[in-house]
Amino acid sequence: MEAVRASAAWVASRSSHVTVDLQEIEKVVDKIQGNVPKVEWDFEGIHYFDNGPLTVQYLFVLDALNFCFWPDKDLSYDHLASGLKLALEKDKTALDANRLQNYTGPELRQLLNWPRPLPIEEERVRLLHEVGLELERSFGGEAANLVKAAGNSAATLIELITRHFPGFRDHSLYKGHQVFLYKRAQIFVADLWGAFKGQNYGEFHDINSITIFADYIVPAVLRELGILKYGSNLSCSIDSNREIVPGSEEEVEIRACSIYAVEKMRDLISKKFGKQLLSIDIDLWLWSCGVQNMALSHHRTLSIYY
Ligand SMILES: Nc1nc2c(c(CN[C@H]3C=C[C@H](O)[C@@H]3O)cn2[C@@H]2O[C@H](COP(=O)(O)O)[C@@H](O)[C@H]2O)c(=O)[nH]1
Repeated sequence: MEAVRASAAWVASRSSHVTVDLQEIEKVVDKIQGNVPKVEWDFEGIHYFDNGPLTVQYLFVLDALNFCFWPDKDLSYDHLASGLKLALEKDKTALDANRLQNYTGPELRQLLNWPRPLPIEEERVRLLHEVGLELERSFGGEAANLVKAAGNSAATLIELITRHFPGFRDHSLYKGHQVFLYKRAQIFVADLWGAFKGQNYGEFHDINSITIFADYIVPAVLRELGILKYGSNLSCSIDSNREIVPGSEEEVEIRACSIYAVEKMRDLISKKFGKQLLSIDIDLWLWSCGVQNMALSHHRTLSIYY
């Protein structure tokens, strides 16, 4: 996504709370000799997959709700992915567009087999309704039709998603400029690509245009690697689990600098080792390292975007 890449670079060039350390990027690239460890999509074995349109519906609903797990220390992305999978296996109509429009908070909890209110539950329910309503209105109720309408272009699919579904418009303002981060829209494309192995609903001729998905795990891994450096106030807030205000300079810098740093890493691997990597592959490697490191402290922002 050119808009994501360009606005992330714009923020990184003016950033004051977060710095991208280019020398550390070079050290990491040299250490791995340009070979990013290959991590299989669904390495956890938690996602629904039947090689057809229901998988697309599942992934779209999954990514509509793929945000903010940390306020409940026992909840993680795995619960969402496997909860929706089990729900679909029990009832193939559970994610039909007309059903999505009617879920209540307690019903969503029941669907996910989660015993207490989910973080920002009212927003999760509202976003489910939005997805159901717009799928029905513009795409015959099926996320598969949304994907078909993009004609195998990742950039077009992201444009369609953000045009039709306001909940996916992951924008921010930074020093008066609009910054595009599009975490959940991009991750949906990556999930299609990974699940369908670049075929069928997962075939995109411009998959290399996707950046990493600026969540709260990847920045923490980049910081641990020494690639992102935080100023002392920000470091202190993160290490003491103080919340970072959504839309604050700190929050936008953390997310944008993460995107920028990985794009720099990708460029350097290409220049030094002649390898053309996808940001998606670097993301999955970094993210999988992050979720396996329980001691990692990450920034905490209440947000529907990630
Ligand atoms: N950058 C990036 N962020 C990702 C994912 C994924 C899952 N991707 C699936 C695709 C294939 C794999 O097999 C994965 O299962 C979730 N997240 C984010 O992490 C956070 C959740 O963390 P915790 O609270 O510890 O569960 C939350 O912001 C969530 O939105 C990713 O791939 N990249």
